[in-house]
Amino acid sequence: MTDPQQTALTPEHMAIELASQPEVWARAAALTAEQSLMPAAGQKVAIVGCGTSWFMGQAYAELRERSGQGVTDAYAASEAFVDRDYDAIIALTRSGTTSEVLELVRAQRGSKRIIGIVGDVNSPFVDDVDDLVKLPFADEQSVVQTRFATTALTFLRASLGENLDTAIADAQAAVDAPLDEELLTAEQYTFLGRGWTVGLAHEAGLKMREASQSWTESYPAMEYRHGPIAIAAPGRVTWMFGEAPVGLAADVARTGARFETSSFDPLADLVRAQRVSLERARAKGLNADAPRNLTRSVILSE
Ligand SMILES: O=P(O)(O)OC[C@H]1O[C@](O)(CO)[C@@H](O)[C@@H]1O
Repeated sequence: MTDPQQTALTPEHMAIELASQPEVWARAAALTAEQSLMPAAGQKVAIVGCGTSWFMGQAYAELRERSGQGVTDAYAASEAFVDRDYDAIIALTRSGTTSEVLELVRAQRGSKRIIGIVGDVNSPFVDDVDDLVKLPFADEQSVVQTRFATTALTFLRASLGENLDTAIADAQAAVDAPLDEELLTAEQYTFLGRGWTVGLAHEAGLKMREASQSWTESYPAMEYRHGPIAIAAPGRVTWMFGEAPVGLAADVARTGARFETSSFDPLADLVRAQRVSLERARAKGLNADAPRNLTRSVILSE
């Protein structure tokens, strides 16, 4: 029987939003006035969000701290130690209605500078922050986030002084690249990252679960051989975002699993994982825009 939740939305917003990423990233990378709202170098920063937004925060935290701009910690909004001596909190939310994010910013307002990054500029969140970066051109109709998350991270990378031209060109190549049958039909996927790409690995795993109900796992790459490699087997995929640690590809090959990686900017490689999620949803007859048990914004009551 067809699940009404799975057929409620047409057309396929995820497909359209996913394919628009190169163009939308370019817009975000050009927001120089908004970049100046971000915390100054040397400031101690916490970035918070839920689900996808938390994982983008993890990527940013690593990039900012590693670039020498100051201590930067990423937290799930529900588990955030923001009472520490942070100079600023960055709250990342597409909807601006996610309950844990709203609770956190309302509790912290007045004690620390709060910078919001939001997709829905009509949400209540916009009045709860001190400074606001608006990304309405990246907002989405699909419940499953693709371009808002990656566009926010593109904006954050640009704010750290990164040139995103290669990432944007790679994203277009990732949108256009053929995906082979073996990659689309694997039994299981483990996503790995190092440094800032650990957040991308967690996001790829979440995307695949949300959109296509697939079995996925995700880890920092150096943790993988401390147990999780036991899952690797023929017909399964181990997917590394960015440069792999020495010996990892050979260790995975010995298990019979496919070792997947690319020379694309890792954020562009995430676009390929989004496409695999979409194709697997299609193959299972699922509407990727409307995942089982998930809403566009998760609003929890006490
Ligand atoms: O960015 P927002 O709107 O706070 O929402 C985050 C939510 O988005 C999702 O990607 C889809 O609902 C979930 O990961 C998460 O609960």
